[in-house]
Amino acid sequence: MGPVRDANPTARILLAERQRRDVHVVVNAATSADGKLSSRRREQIAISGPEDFDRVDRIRADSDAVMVGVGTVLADDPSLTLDDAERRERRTENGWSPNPARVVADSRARTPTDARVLDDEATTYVLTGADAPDERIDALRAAGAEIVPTSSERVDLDAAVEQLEAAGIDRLMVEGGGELIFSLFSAGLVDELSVFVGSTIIGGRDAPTLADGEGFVEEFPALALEDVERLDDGVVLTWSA
Ligand SMILES: NC(=O)C1=CN([C@@H]2O[C@H](COP(=O)(O)OP(=O)(O)OC[C@H]3O[C@@H](n4cnc5c(N)ncnc54)[C@H](OP(=O)(O)O)[C@@H]3O)[C@@H](O)[C@H]2O)C=CC1
Ligand SMILES: Nc1nc(O)c(N)c(N[C@@H]2O[C@H](COP(=O)(O)O)[C@@H](O)[C@H]2O)n1
Repeated sequence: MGPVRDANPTARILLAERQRRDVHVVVNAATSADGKLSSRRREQIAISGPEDFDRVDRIRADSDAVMVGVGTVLADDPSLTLDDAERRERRTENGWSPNPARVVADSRARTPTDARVLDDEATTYVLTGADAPDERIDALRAAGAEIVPTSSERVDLDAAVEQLEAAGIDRLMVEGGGELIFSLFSAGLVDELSVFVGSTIIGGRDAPTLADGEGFVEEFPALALEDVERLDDGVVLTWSA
């Protein structure tokens, strides 16, 4: 624990809370040099180059599940599966599923039933809130989703992570977007953050950033810088939280 975090009582409380849970949460994303995840159009932008996408694939391969918010599903329609066939084979040899499971934080069950995260490549958990319409939940179940209900209006991430842990998920990778990442920090659930910072400027006050949500105003989660690595035309920064 670094000196800044030692001096921060909030961080100590968050650490103490986190020690009660065994799920290791790794957040990984790519930002432009000015901290944006995408443009104001919220379309998928390849900020990472081939080396970084390979690093992302490696983290996915080492994870039990890969999580995004429904905003990312609606914007990007990601598959969240492994690109590298050898990594899938290695997982199978180890007795794991070929791809990690997928997790979508989706309070109102808005994930489209034809979304790629609901294909047959992996188990998909959809975390829902108290107001998710029954017909949407039924439709997602029919499309193959495992529903993880929580009792607050927006997904209660702490309760959801506990249920994921009960389902055997010990290493959870989170890819974004900014709304979900902020909430995870707010809930004290993040153990590790790695960010590929690419050499481009996206700009735009309405473009998503690494951590959006309401933002912190007084007590800011403190991180400890663990590693700095040049990759593609950018840099990967890794912190423990
Ligand atoms: N460059 C990169 O590495 C990445 C870029 N992106 C980009 O980010 C953008 C999408 O990000 P963003 O719009 O922030 O969407 P998110 O993927 O963060 O999803 C946000 C939505 O998740 C739902 N949600 C459910 N529970 C919670 C919770 N407890 N806290 C927060 N959100 C919750 C909310 O919808 P509801 O209330 O309906 O549940 C919310 O609107 C896209 O442009 C995408 O391309 C995304 C990932 C990585
Ligand atoms: N690490 C990273 N670098 C970028 O440049 C990105 N645009 C993203 N986006 C994330 O990757 C998901 C796409 O996944 P699939 O290739 O479809 O499996 C996308 O939804 C974002 O979460 N990430």
